[in-house]
Amino acid sequence: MSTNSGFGDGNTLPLGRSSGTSTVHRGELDRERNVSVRDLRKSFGDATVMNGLTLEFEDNAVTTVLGPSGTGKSVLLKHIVGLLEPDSGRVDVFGKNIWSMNENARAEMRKRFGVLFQDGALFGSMNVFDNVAFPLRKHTEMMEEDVRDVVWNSLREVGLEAAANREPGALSGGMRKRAGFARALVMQPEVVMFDEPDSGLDPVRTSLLNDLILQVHEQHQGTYILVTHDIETARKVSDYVALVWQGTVIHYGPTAEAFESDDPFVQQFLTGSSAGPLGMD
Ligand SMILES: Nc1ncnc2c1ncn2[C@@H]1O[C@H](COP(=O)(O)OP(=O)(O)OP(=O)(O)O)[C@@H](O)[C@H]1O
Repeated sequence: MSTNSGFGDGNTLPLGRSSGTSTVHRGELDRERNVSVRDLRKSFGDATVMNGLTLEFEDNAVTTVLGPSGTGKSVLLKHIVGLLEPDSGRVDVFGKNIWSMNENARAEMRKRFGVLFQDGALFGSMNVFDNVAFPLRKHTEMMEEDVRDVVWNSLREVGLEAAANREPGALSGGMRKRAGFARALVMQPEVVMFDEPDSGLDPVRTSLLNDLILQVHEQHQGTYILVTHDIETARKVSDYVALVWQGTVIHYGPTAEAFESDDPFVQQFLTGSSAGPLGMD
């Protein structure tokens, strides 16, 4: 089992989705990252969910968190955004331990995050335009004219201009996710987290959403953290793959390396095989 939740031993690392063409140098990796999780432990009653999880997310890269159901992926995201407090260990965001801040500082920190929940988490009573405008109207002093410019840009980016006046109930699942993505982007977040963006989408819409994620990341950069069960999504959009099992990271590294790994855990998970060390528990 490989347990490299940091980086390999070489001086340079391949970067860039499965093609891996460019490199980052060791010196650049030693600085404080936007999101780092160290020895995170969390139990709910008798059930240990985070069991010493350590993971330093690479800035300006897309990292996919994969792992069997119930293994703690969503719990990890909730810790990163400060919705859950660790029993022990720490979550540092933008260089600060988020549980050494007061609630106001945590709320400020969250403004630098964009979070895309499974269903887009849109307000049912507001049309798409107002949903996307909501964070700007709530969290900034921006003039309404400027809000409108930002929202139209964001809707254009996700291809939803024509649906601006529709309410979420009148959208398809894929459109709801794109609307949620547009709303996650309007505050120009430095960290964007996606909890199963592909859930409930057919393969074509999943693929289109993946293209959109890549396109937007290419343009805006940022630390993207994506939880998914879809191996093809991981292969297509990620620079790095983290494989979580039983509350720890059992593999972390560049995407191509994960898909070429001969580690039996990694292989079994990435091929979806029933034969191998991973069982039902
Ligand atoms: N607030 C909570 N109280 C009690 N148990 C919880 C709570 N949140 C999560 N859990 C438990 O923690 C475990 C991990 O849940 P989590 O949702 O993180 O799994 P996951 O890896 O995201 O699963 P899936 O891939 O199926 O979505 C589950 O057993 C879940 O029941």
